[in-house]
Amino acid sequence: MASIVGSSPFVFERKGESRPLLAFTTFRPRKIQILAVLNGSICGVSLFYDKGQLWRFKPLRLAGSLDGVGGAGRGSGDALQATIEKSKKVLAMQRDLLQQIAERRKLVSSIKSSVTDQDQDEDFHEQRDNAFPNANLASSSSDRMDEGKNGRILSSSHVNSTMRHISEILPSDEVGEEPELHLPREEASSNIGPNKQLKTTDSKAFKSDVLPSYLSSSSDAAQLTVEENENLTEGGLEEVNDEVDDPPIEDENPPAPAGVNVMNIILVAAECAPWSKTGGLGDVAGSLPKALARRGHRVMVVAPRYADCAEPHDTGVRKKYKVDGHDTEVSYFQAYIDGVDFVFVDSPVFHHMQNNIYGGNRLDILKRMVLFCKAAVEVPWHVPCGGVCYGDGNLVFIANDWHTALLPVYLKAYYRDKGLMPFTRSVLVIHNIAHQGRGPVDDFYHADLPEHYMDLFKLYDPIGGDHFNIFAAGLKTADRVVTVSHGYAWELKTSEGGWGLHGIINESDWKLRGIVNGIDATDWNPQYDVHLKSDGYTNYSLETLQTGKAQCKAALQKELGLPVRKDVPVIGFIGRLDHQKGVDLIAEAIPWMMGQDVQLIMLGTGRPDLEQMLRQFENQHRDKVRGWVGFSVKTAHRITAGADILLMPSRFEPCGLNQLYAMSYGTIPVVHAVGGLRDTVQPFNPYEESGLGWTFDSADANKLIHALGNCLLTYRQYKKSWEGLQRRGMMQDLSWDNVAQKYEEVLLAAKYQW
Ligand SMILES: Nc1ncnc2c1ncn2[C@@H]1O[C@H](COP(=O)(O)OP(=O)(O)O[C@H]2O[C@H](CO)[C@@H](O)[C@H](O)[C@H]2O)[C@@H](O)[C@H]1O
Repeated sequence: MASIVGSSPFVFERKGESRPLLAFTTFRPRKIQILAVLNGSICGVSLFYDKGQLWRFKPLRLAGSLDGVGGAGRGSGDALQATIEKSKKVLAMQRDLLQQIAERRKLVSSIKSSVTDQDQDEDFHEQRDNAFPNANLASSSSDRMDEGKNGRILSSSHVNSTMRHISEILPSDEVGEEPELHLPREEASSNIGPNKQLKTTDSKAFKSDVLPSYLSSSSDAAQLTVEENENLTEGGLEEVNDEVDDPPIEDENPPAPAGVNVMNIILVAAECAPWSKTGGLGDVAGSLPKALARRGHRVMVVAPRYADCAEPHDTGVRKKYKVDGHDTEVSYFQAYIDGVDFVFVDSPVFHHMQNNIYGGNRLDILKRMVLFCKAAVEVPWHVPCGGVCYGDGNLVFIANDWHTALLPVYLKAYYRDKGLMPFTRSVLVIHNIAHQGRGPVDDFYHADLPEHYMDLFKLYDPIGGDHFNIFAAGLKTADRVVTVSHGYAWELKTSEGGWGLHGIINESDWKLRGIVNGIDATDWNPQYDVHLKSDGYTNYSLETLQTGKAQCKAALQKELGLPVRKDVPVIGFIGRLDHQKGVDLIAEAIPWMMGQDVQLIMLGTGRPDLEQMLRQFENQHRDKVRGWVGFSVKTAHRITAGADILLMPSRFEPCGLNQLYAMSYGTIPVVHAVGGLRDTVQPFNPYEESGLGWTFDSADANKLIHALGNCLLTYRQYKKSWEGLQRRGMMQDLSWDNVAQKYEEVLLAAKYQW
């Protein structure tokens, strides 16, 4: 008995009955085994399913019983039969329920069709799908499972919700007593994730979150499971899935935890805040995983260890990987923070690179990333977190940008092609397509891959001819691709926005989804911001906006040596100084700006000529301009809080985080309407008092001046409108929690993709 139950992730009891034990022994992508002890004997079923449908049910022959004698006896066979009978009753009731839901669905779709014109952009079909994820309820099963084409998946919250409905309409004697859970602590940590350990104290929450819905919400888990099986050939389960998709109350609730969809997730990135950051990727790698962990997943981040830092400890694990024919040893450091395992790959090649992460020559960085990706893909095998390795089942990697685009390729070439890691998937996130890991074709040999992989990397470029392109190979190999806004997802498919990869992206359209980034609600929150606690700054909220923000503005002016004046609008810019961020457009607009009564504060590093330009602005206009050349997280926070306006004239912007931070601090964005900026900054409409900022529609200094002019006019003359803009910006829910739910949908789609 111990050997049977010992392997099971879930064990629960039913009190006061002659069937004291049910063990959910295996839960694999296509097979579930359930053992029940009925009248002292062990009986069991294997449920086989594919593409979301149960299609075969097989009684298990078992060589054990509670008292250790014989196999599944006659008594248990009878009991199983009785269970099947009972299940049929449940099915009948379930059908009634489905009818009711169908009625509601019609009502909901008619409401939806009347509001669809509120959807921002017809082109961004996925955005619509997010708002009404289950609009196409009548789709066939094959449509439903073809998630790449329509971006839909069956969310656990919907299943759970339906199961709640089912239990509501079941007579109490059918519902029966809720089974109690006994989850072995060790198994919870290895199979479910760190968050779940906490939930074992709350068995109810645990049941609904962790058990498959058909086990968690029904009166008798076995009943419902068997019942589903009975209808496999009739498409019974399919009908259930179709109908449960869209309970109208769902939209009002916060995202439900992942429930049955809990996965092991490993996000791999070249930078991760707060340990390493050159830009937005670091922010995302530091925040998204925490939100995924809050949804119940077991989540790890893998990043290079650039510097010695306090939290991570040496795990003692040492491995060697070949880079350019040489064995290179890495060690792994680990820290568990906010529900996430942060694992750092340590090697001398990463040391002291925190301020120069992408520095060195082309081959230096290529070799660093080869080593990093080779080491990262094996982390789930070698690095125990909380004593237990993640393992490669139920695992999805999230790779980010070209630096880690080799990971999906290694996963395929080294493992999946050889029948290893068969249940591991990879998702590649595009934060910026402009950087691709390009080089001459011969760079391929540094990647250490079989010759036939060459074609994945080889790309023809009208300027450079055939070349080696890491992003191209990653995009082709990853199971799913995400980019960081809907607008950018669209732009990537154009020849202007795809930077030579638009052909591949168009071919991969079925697996591409745009998901707008979130912001870290603790780090970037004026109420808690640690950088606003000294030097005259202050934390503030919606309630204390006017006084708090005014105090931050005065503190910023004072700190930077600008005249401390309440009435002068302070315009901020924060970002990498390069072509993308449109700093040259600001330069063109400077003469006009300096003719206005404004203060301009710019913070950035990057191209030396642009850095020089910043210094020059300051020297020429000392009473109005500060050009801070450098990377200072503290100053970035303080500008965001103290400025009235944030300028983002980016030529292209996949998502952009600074405008999101600005809005949540009551700072009004003036942006070029591209990519994520267009998605997130709805233009101010003075007639309706709606919108969040000002936008201009081409990367042209005159357009910037026009938009900024209107913004300044409103600041000076329409105080109420200004305050309305601030308040609307601050009241948005920009948190990662909503975003994480969308990522989860993509990860799930990858998981069930074969
Ligand atoms: N000199 C400086 N000192 C201190 N902090 C500084 C700084 N310069 C920039 N930062 C910070 O770096 C981050 C930059 O965020 P962006 O979204 O603008 O990033 P970036 O273009 O690097 O990232 C890419 O990835 C992100 C994440 O997906 C996308 O939002 C974006 O569009 C895409 O170009 C912000 O946190 C900002 O405050």
